[in-house]
Order: sequence, then C-alpha cells, then structure tokens
Amino acid sequence: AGPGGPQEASTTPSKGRSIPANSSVPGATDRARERDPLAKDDREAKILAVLDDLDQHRRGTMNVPREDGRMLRVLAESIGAKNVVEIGTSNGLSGLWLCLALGKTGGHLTTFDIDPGRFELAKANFHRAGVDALVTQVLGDAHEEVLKMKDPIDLLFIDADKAGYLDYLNKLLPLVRPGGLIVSHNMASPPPDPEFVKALTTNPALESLFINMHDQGLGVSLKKR
Ligand SMILES: C[S@@+](CC[C@H](N)C(=O)[O-])C[C@H]1O[C@@H](n2cnc3c(N)ncnc32)[C@H](O)[C@@H]1O
Repeated sequence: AGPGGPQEASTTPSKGRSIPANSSVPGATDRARERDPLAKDDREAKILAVLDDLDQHRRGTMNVPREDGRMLRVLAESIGAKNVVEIGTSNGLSGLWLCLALGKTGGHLTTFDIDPGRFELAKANFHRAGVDALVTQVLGDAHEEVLKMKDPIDLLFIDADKAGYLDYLNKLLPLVRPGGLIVSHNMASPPPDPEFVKALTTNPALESLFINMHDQGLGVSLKKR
C-alpha cells in the first residue's frame, strides 16, 4: 500500500460529448470504476461508513487504494474464503474490505502488524465497523509470528515490509490451499523485489497476473489445483 489518493479523471471528447476517460482501459469510463460500492444490508453499510471515514483521513497509514480494497473483497468472496491471512494491518482499512466478504462467507481474518500504534487504531476501527468477531489481530514481527500458522489458507494478502515479501511467500505458500490465492500489494510502486516477482512468475504451481498497475499494482496468484 502507499499514499493512495484520488485518481485524476481526464476528459476526452467522444461522439460530441465529454465523458470521463480511463487512462489504462481503452474504452472504459471512470464512471463505472469510481462508483461507490452499494451496501446490500445494514452490516455492509456499517463497514462501508467506516471505510468512507478512513478514506477521508488517510495520514501515514499507507492504505491500499480503494480499487484494490474492492478487488480484495471480490476475490475473497468469490472463492468463498474462510481463512484469510493479511500481513500488514495498518489501521485496518484493507482488513475491512476483506471483512465485507468474510461477513458473507462465514470466514475469518488473521492480520499481523508490528506497530503497536497502528495495531490499536485497527482494533478501534474493527470495533466501530462491528467486525471484531471476524478478526484476530496479531502484534509482532510477522516473519516470526506466521511460523505459528497451521491451518490451510484460502487467501493470503501480503502488504508489509517490501523486502520481506519473499520470506512471507516461502513460509506461507505451503499453507495456501490448492485453488487459494496470494494477493501481493505494490507490484508496480514502490518497485517490488525482483526475486519475489520471479518466485511468483516462475513457479509452475502458480498462475500470476498483475492488475491495477497504473496505480500501486496488485499481484493475484492462483495456487493451481
Ligand atoms: C502498507 S502498510 C499496510 C496497509 C494495510 N494493508 C491497508 O491497506 O490498510 C504496511 C504495514 O506493515 C507493517 N509491517 C512492517 N513490517 C512488518 C513486520 N515485519 N511484521 C508485521 N508487520 C509489519 C507496518 O507496521 C505497516 O502498518
């Protein structure tokens, strides 16, 4: 994750009228991708209200851009994720996107952070979003703490110290279930560790692609069945 912030919407004339243009997807419009998620029920509305608030007060929390958060939710919900592991909680913003899915899948998030201040911020945010019961927070160095994980993982989201991604992958890939996903943040910016990219793209057990590369970049890797 990184500083984030709203994207500039450029305007290009088309058939005599102006429409917002998406710079990276020819023919697409920003209108669709920037439309706010719609709450299906009260539980979603409560989480989305906290996400809106956090989006307006991003300061030093290095959160994923909104589009990446939405993608995390879509991925987690579509694979019916029960066990989601996140490396890098910060103030809980990406965790809340995941909780939108976990509220539907009956799943659980275990999220790691080394920073006590951000750990407490996340705790407060999970509480006010009403998702405490869906989340286990672990305070400590994730390089050590993940070694205690034993259960199969449906979705692993890596968004902590960039030089540590390969170590997290090496330690947790054996736990990711066949058909599970590894989602890696900052695959475009800041530049990722080439060894980590190599590990994602040269392992025949993985199908990896990289999306939202116009922004900070999100790696999505399927552990093949
Ligand atoms: C980019 S932020 C995470 C942003 C969060 N995923 C979001 O989008 O809301 C990275 C976080 O990783 C944490 N971190 C850095 N090194 C760590 C480590 N060795 N173990 C656990 N957490 C670590 C930092 O304290 C920071 O809060």
